[in-house]
Amino acid sequence: MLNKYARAFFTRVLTPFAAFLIRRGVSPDTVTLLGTAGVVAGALVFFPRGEFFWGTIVITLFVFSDLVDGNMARQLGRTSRWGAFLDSTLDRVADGAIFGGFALWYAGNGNNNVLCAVSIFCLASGQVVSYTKARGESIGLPVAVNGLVERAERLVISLVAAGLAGFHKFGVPGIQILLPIALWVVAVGSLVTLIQRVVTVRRESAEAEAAAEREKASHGSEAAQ
Ligand SMILES: CCCCCCCC/C=C\CCCCCCCC(=O)OC[C@H](COP(=O)(O)O[C@@H]1[C@H](O)[C@H](OP(=O)(O)O)[C@@H](O)[C@H](O)[C@H]1O)OC(=O)CCCCCCC/C=C\CCCCCCCC
Ligand SMILES: Nc1ccn([C@@H]2O[C@H](COP(=O)(O)O)[C@@H](O)[C@H]2O)c(=O)n1
Ligand SMILES: [Mg+2]
Ligand SMILES: [Mg+2]
Repeated sequence: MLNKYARAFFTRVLTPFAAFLIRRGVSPDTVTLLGTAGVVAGALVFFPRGEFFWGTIVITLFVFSDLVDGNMARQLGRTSRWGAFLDSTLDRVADGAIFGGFALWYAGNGNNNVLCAVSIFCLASGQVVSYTKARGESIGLPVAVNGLVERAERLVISLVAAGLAGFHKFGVPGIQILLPIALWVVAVGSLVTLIQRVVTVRRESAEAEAAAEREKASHGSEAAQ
């Protein structure tokens, strides 16, 4: 949903910044790499120590690079298969660090095995959700579904909650409950999305096999005439 409705807005807002980076001779791949490095550092330095406010600020500063890199490539007329591969692969690295950071907190001083398991579930299910689309497309299917909770939703829900939960350290009572709620929402939403995508791939696969059978049968009858 965010990918559909918010992308146009962020494209407008970030286009001048992408143009500025191009003028400074920065390449889209550099933005992809530095953005991921910033997200990974923010997540793994701050989240395992329970510093959710500062972790979220650092991650937010870098995560928008994922919208800037493609924007730069399009302005340059240099979108490439390599760029698409690098972008998607490093998305998985960044997501692993964010949910891994939550899991490390709950496994350590956060001291909550259930929330550690929920964080690991968010990490794994998010990766599998993305894989279903990549694998489906690689076997020639359209995978014409996005589902309830795509990457943008996973990030916005968990980062907004983590950022607000971080105010607990500044004396706001009770607000830290937002992070567990968000993790449960992302976990359930990712499971629903996974089911939506698997069901779509199964239907599209059956339709493709049936179309191939019909094609074979029509060629067979043409040959017999
Ligand atoms: C004062 C402090 C208060 C603290 C409160 C917290 C405030 C900050 C909190 C959160 C900000 C989070 C922003 C998250 C932005 C996410 C942007 C992003 O990277 O989206 C990526 C997404 C997908 O891009 P791609 O097409 O490159 O990736 C594809 C995707 O990964 C597919 O995965 P799948 O969906 O299938 O699982 C892969 O299959 C595919 O391979 C891959 O290519 O981009 C979008 O969806 C575009 C829309 C982005 C919408 C962003 C909305 C941001 C909303 C709120 C921002 C609030 C900012 C506040 C800043 C405050 C700073 C102090
Ligand atoms: N280093 C890069 C990064 C991205 N691309 C191209 O942009 C597409 C992704 O667009 P986003 O707005 O989601 O970043 C990607 O599929 C590539 O075509 C690139 O060429 N080089
Ligand atoms: Mg990108
Ligand atoms: Mg990306």
